Amino acid sequence: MVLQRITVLGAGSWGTAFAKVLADAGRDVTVWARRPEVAREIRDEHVNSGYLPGVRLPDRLTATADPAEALAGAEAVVLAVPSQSLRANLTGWRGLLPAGAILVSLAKGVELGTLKRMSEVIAEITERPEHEIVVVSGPNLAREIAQEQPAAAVLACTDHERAVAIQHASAGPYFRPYTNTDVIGCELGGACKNVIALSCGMAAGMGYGANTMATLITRGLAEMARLGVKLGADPLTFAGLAGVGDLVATCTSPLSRNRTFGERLGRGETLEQAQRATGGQVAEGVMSCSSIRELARANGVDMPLTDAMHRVCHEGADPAKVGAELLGRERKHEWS
Ligand SMILES: NC(=O)C1=CN([C@@H]2O[C@H](COP(=O)(O)OP(=O)(O)OC[C@H]3O[C@@H](n4cnc5c(N)ncnc54)[C@H](OP(=O)(O)O)[C@@H]3O)[C@@H](O)[C@H]2O)C=CC1
Ligand SMILES: O=C(CO)COP(=O)(O)O
Repeated sequence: MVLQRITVLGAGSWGTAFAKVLADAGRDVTVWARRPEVAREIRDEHVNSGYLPGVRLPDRLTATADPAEALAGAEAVVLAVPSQSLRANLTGWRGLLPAGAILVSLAKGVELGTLKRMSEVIAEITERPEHEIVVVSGPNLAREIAQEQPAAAVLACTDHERAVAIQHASAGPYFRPYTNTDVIGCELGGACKNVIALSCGMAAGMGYGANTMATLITRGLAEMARLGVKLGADPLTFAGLAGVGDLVATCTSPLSRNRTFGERLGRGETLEQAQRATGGQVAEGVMSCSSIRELARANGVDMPLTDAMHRVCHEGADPAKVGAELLGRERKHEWS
């Protein structure tokens, strides 16, 4: 399967950076931007100054604010809008999706209310089987990739051929995609690490150092793997790019919006203050801490860090008090 014409729906940081990856790999790429001025800037000036200032976009990448124009003739369609808006956006685009186009999900979240992973939402709205959907995950901070810093990603699809098609379409000198068939593990890894990154940011905001970060990353990995295995994921996935890889990148980088958001909360800012400072960019963990907590509870899985982040973000709990409660939990074996 050789793909040439690819559409990216969403012109935020990762949508634009992934469009650049595809164009640099030789694909003809059209980006849909919600705001016409963003589409015009990408198309005419080859920049997206709001999301990726200073990055020149390839000439073969174009953009439009008209979804019908963006989708005409697409052989693959990359969905690059925030998780909680995917259902509404996709419902509007459903009738425009070319038959047979591979659907690719960049979003890292779990839907509030339905508790569905993004590929489940896509399958439901488009009435396509899940094996037609490829999930992109891994340590992929958009700005670094847009600057062509080397990185690897994982492309997960139960149909290996479709994952390989996207692998061929995106592989290049600075982007190395691996395939995987564990969609559940890759999606849960991507969603859960945002919540753990919030906790790491919060700890940093409270002045804590490397031991605390390593503890949160490791115990975060333990709780996401517990949930994943309960829901049918391969435990090995959490040792890979979509697990520990993405956790390390997101929990330690000042470029991460989730980590930065948590840092603000740790310094004493309210949720509203932190949201204003994030300037409209999405910190998925703020919503996903609630949906993942619900998912864990529904499946009898213990996720104390996720629960703690929900309480800080949505119940007004004090980060210091929540931290003390985590340390005071009943003592147990590392793997129980
Ligand atoms: N940024 C990154 O480094 C990475 C992000 N991801 C994931 O990719 C997904 C997309 O992220 P990213 O591109 O970074 O997001 P951004 O916040 O940077 O951009 C979101 C994009 O979606 C558009 N959009 C369309 N509908 C909505 C809506 N209802 N509400 C908000 N925005 C909307 C925005 O338009 P407008 O500009 O008009 O608001 C914007 O183009 C997320 O799930 C994220 O977790 C995954 C890997 C890396
Ligand atoms: O998913 C990401 C890196 O892999 C991006 O993380 P943030 O959304 O926290 O910036």
